[in-house]
Amino acid sequence: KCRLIACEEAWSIPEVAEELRKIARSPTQSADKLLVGGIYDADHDSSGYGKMNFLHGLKDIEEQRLPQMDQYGVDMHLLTLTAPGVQMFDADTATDLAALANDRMAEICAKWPKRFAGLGSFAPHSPKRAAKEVERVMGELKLNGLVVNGHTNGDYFDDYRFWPILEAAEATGATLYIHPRGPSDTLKGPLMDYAMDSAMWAYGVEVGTNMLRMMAGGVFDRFPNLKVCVGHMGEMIPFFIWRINFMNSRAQKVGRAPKTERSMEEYFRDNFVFTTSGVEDHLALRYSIDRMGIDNVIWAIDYPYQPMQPAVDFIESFDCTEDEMHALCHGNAERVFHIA
Ligand SMILES: COc1cc(C(=O)O)cc(C(=O)O)c1
Ligand SMILES: [Mn+2]
Repeated sequence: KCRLIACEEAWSIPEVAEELRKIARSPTQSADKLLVGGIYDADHDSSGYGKMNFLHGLKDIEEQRLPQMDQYGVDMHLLTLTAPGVQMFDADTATDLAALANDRMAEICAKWPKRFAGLGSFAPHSPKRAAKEVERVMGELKLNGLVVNGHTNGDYFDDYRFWPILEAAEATGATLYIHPRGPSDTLKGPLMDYAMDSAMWAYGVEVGTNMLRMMAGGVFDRFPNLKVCVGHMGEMIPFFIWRINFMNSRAQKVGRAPKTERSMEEYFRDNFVFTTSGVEDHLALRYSIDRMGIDNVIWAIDYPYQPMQPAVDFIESFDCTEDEMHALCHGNAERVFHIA
């Protein structure tokens, strides 16, 4: 029996949920409002999210999460403060609530050290205080890495303003999980119809855009040891990496893209790992392993947005070698997220 560590497991706390409920009733035009309204203000829901009752699953540890983990043989959840995290709040509220969520997460990991590990949050729009929180998360709180949900006020991580955070992540050996959120105001346009605004399509576009801006913008020349994790089978990048590499190198040759020390494919292979969260497709998994290397692929459920049992069945029925199974189910996670 393989140790099973699921690595994109969503969680929240009542104080964050309450602030998101206020956001749901605010005049914001953010693409996240649909989802935030459905999950955190369900009695005023127009999106249909209210009917999926995600909120209980997010806040719960002992009533359903742990019993299901026992029932399906999931040894550990790596917890993340669910999207959009604290990034829709003003910088002070965001800074305070990130610290509160990190404290609560550390308590859960201390209470069940073999069952829970966690990724700490921060407020990107207060970069200096965020860098301090990164040090607290990886030092005093002994958490297992960091999570952020895509853009902050429409800016992405190629923007120098965020680099003190990336510097602290690299210095503390914290892997930064870049989780999706709804597309920024300048990206959202035609993505807002047919339920394309989130998990079906825009989430992949939003994170993929962030990843490419970081790779092409030279982030990994400045921070060569920074490690980034993304979910959802690499947010479509593994499939497209040949074309991305070809077109970026051509653009660099003609001066349309800045020169970088390594190629896009090398940055993706050297500085990224990715999880299978929400993509329970054996062919996509086999391609990703063969194309990007077994050390870069990590199993995840995406609970409570994905049900637990199908995700366990998906990985346990995957046709692979024993070494590959151990790498996917716990070996890579133990290395990347410093899990004992
Ligand atoms: C933050 O809210 C989420 C909703 C869903 C969904 O299935 O509707 C999926 C994810 C996700 O893929 O992480 C996140
Ligand atoms: Mn997720």
